[in-house]
Amino acid sequence: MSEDATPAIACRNLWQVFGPNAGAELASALAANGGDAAAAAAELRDKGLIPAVQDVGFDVRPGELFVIMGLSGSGKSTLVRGLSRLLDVTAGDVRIQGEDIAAGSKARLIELRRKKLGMVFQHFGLFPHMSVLDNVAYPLRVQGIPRARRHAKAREVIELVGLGGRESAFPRTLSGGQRQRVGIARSLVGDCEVWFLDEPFSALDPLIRRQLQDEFLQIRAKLNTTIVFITHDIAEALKLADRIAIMRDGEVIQIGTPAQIVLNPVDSYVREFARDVAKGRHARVASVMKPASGITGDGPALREGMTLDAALATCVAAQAPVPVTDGAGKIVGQVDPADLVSALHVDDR
Ligand SMILES: Nc1ncnc2c1ncn2[C@@H]1O[C@H](COP(=O)(O)OP(=O)(O)OP(=O)(O)O)[C@@H](O)[C@H]1O
Repeated sequence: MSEDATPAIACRNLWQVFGPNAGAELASALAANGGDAAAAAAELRDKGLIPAVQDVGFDVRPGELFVIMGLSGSGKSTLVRGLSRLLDVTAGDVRIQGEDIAAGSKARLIELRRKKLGMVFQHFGLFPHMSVLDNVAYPLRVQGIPRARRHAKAREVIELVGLGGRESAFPRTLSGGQRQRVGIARSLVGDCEVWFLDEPFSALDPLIRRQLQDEFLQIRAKLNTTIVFITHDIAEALKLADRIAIMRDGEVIQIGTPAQIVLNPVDSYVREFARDVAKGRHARVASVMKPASGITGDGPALREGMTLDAALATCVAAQAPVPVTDGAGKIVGQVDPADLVSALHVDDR
């Protein structure tokens, strides 16, 4: 993607304050504090209001998988509801593919939701009396798409999420992981361009969760969708994200690639998240190396015997595979920085 492409999502100075007269209270707190967001938020809290999202701004690039991570209550869900306009934010600007979503009519918003935005939540919200096929096809039915066409499309996405053959099953006969796959298929059936997922795997046991994360990455590779994914699980964030935004008490306190977050945590809060992630001191580059495929020796290079931590530090800025050399300087393989990060932070949990 070129740097100057219109962001898939752009938000600026976004605030969501819960409490009476939130808009007026926010404006007066900002004015009283010379525009200082942290001071204004503190004042609002003192008055008993809840600044759930506090002066948040970032761009999500087209096709990016952007993870929002933070502890329970840090404001992740509220932020995503603001981005998708499931709620009208107290202040700030949100643009989806350049379009100001607060400025549009209700009809335009409904159209956006149907045609561009997909959503998946932790609780699957399936219709118990409908089969898998009808659940998945439901958004197309709402759009008035004829039965044969909507079923054909639904079968396609059911296949994509690995549920082929279960089309006529009812939700109660499915496992939690299977139900979540149905939820994912349903949100994909409309060919959304911007896909919001709010803790979609949190209710699942760890093994199924990891399996779904792997499948999710495979699905993602087949789509051309921008994804905003919420989680409170650092391992999940590091495994999935192109970039991670870390939230604390309504604020986004750091945005970076998984490697940047792990190597350069902005403060002790972020460091704490990455604390129990320590395989890197022991495992060696050879464990994540793939055969060299035409890679040259320009730029940074790793050595086979390096620890994963040292390797990560060497290729923190690398966007492409990095060559691995033996003691004599001969290229013996290559390492994809993404594999390095995921080996470090997921496989040993
Ligand atoms: N409708 C509401 N009215 C009042 N306060 C709310 C409302 N919705 C959320 N909050 C508050 O806003 C803050 C952020 O909540 P939010 O649900 O966005 O956090 P979260 O990071 O998504 O948490 P979790 O991981 O537990 O879902 C919390 O203090 C919450 O109590």
